[in-house]
Amino acid sequence: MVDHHEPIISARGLGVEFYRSRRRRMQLREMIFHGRTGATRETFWALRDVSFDIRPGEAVGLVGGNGSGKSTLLKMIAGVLLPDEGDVQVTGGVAPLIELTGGFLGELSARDNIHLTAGLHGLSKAQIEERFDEIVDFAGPEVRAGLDTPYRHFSNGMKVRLGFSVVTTLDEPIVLVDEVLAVGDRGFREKCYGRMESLLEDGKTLFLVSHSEKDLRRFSTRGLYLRKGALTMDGPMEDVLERYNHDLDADA
Ligand SMILES: Nc1ncnc2c1ncn2[C@@H]1O[C@H](COP(=O)(O)OP(=O)(O)OP(=O)(O)O)[C@@H](O)[C@H]1O
Repeated sequence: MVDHHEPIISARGLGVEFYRSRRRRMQLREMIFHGRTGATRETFWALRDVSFDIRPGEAVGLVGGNGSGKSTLLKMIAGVLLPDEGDVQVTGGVAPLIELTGGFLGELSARDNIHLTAGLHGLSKAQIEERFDEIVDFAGPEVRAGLDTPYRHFSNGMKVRLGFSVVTTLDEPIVLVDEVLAVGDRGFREKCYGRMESLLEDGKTLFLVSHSEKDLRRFSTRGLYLRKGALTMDGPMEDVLERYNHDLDADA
């Protein structure tokens, strides 16, 4: 039984620090006395001091300019990146579509990738067999025709079709979708919208990263606004978009 009062995702003081390599001109003295290579490494915080609680069934949209830390935050929720500061507790399985590749392996065929991913997310062989055709049907005829080709030969659109289809067929309670809807063609996008609506009806927790206000309004009631790695606002989607647009106009 899902407890709707306890958070399913809880982030406290999250911080991620990355290296930014910067080449600079070497001083002759450094070359002679220190043998340096000329590359210095400085760090920056891609996210800092980010705290929030998400309850089961919430539909959250992540808003923010390029490089503001949205994908980094999703990677921490998915558990593929560890924070350097703070802590994130996730009390439920996560189905992430956070990179074009969807975590699929390029050398394996699409067919093997479906089996592998579904198996890693806890579906039994029988369940995978049962859902296989539905997954491929949803992904479309181009994907069906390429089922036995290595995944790396897929076009970006085909990768997203397959990734979205697999990820939304898993039984995980949390679904992360990072800016992938923009890659599919219009026909596929419409199908994705329908699928996302049924995920929400099923009570799943949805995190959506998008630069499309229309998509954010349609699929999220709550907005988190990241600005240069800081959580600047957490509130109703409509208010968050208003603030984000206000800041964009002010920065222009
Ligand atoms: N592995 C990494 N090493 C170094 N820097 C990184 C790494 N991953 C991300 N970054 C940097 O961290 C910052 C935040 O990146 P992130 O991808 O989270 O932004 P975003 O908000 O998703 O942006 P966009 O809207 O452009 O997709 C950027 O400056 C990015 O260059």
